Amino acid sequence: MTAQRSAQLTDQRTDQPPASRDQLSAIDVHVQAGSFPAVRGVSASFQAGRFSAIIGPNGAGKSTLLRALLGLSPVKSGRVELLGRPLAAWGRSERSRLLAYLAQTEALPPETRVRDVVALGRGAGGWKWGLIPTHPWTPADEQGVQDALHKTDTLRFADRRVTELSGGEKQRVALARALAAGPRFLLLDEPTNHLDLGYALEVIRYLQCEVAGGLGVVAVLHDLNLAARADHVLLLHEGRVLAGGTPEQVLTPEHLHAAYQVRVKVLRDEGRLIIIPEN
Ligand SMILES: Nc1ncnc2c1ncn2[C@@H]1O[C@H](COP(=O)(O)OP(=O)(O)OP(=O)(O)O)[C@@H](O)[C@H]1O
Repeated sequence: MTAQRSAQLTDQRTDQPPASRDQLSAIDVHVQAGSFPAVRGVSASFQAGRFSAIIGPNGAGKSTLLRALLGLSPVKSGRVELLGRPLAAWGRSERSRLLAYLAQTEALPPETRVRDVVALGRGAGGWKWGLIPTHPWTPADEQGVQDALHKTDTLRFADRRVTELSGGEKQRVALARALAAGPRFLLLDEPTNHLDLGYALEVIRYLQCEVAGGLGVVAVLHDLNLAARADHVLLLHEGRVLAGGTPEQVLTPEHLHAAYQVRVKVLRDEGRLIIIPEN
C-alpha cells in the first residue's frame, strides 16, 4: 500500500489521548524485536472504564505493543505513560498492582489446585515455585480470590488440579488469576484463543461488566466480530496505526482491505457490526 493511499484511509493515524489522565498511553513508541522494528511510532491511549481491542494481521506488532505497554518489552524511543506518569517512574509493585497481563500462552503451575493458582494473583506465596508471599494473607485476599473464581465460572472446579483441565478451562483460570488483584488495567493477548464460541462470548461479556465497573481492558483480538463489541479499536499494520477510534470508524471495508488484503462486507444487526469476508 502506498503512503498516499494509506493516508486517504484514515485521518486518524494516531489515536491521541482525550483529556482524562485515567489512561494508559503510548506516545510515539518504537520497539525493536530482535533486529526487527516491530512497533514504529505508535501513539494511542487506552482509557480506564473502556474496552479497547487491538487488531491487525499476523506480525503487525500487536503483542509487541501490548508488552511495551506493560513495561515487558523495552521501548527504543517514545514513552509509555500510566495514569499520567511515565511507566518507568512507577515502582515495580505499584505497576503490577495497576496492570494485569494475560499472555497468549499462560504457564500455569502444574499439579496445583485452581484456587491456589488464582491466589497467586493476589500475591500468595507459592513455595513450590520459589515465590515469596508479598504480604500476610487477609480476608480481603480470600474474598478477592472467591470473587475472581465466581466471575470466571471457575468456582465449580476450584479444587481440581490445573493438569486436569481443558485448554479453555485453563484459560479461564489464567483470567481469574489476572483479575484477582483488582487491577486498573487488564491487558490480554488473544484471550479467546482456546475458548469455544459460548465461552468466548462469555469472556467478552464478563470483561464488559468489569469495564462498566471501571476496569480498563486492552485486548489483542483476531476475531473482528468480537472486536466489533469493543468501545474502541486500534488497527495496526506493519508496526504502525492504520486507524483508531470507534468500531464504526475503524472496521470499514477500506481499512480492513488495506490491513488484511481481504474484501469484506460490514453489515449492521441491531446496532452491532458484523464483518463477513466477501469470498
Ligand atoms: N525476537 C524477534 N526477532 C526478530 N523479529 C521478531 C522477534 N519477535 C517478533 N518479531 C517480529 O516482529 C513482528 C511483530 O511481532 P508481534 O508478535 O508483535 O506481531 P503480532 O501482531 O502480535 O502477530 P500475531 O498476530 O501473529 O501474533 C513480527 O514480524 C515478528 O516476526
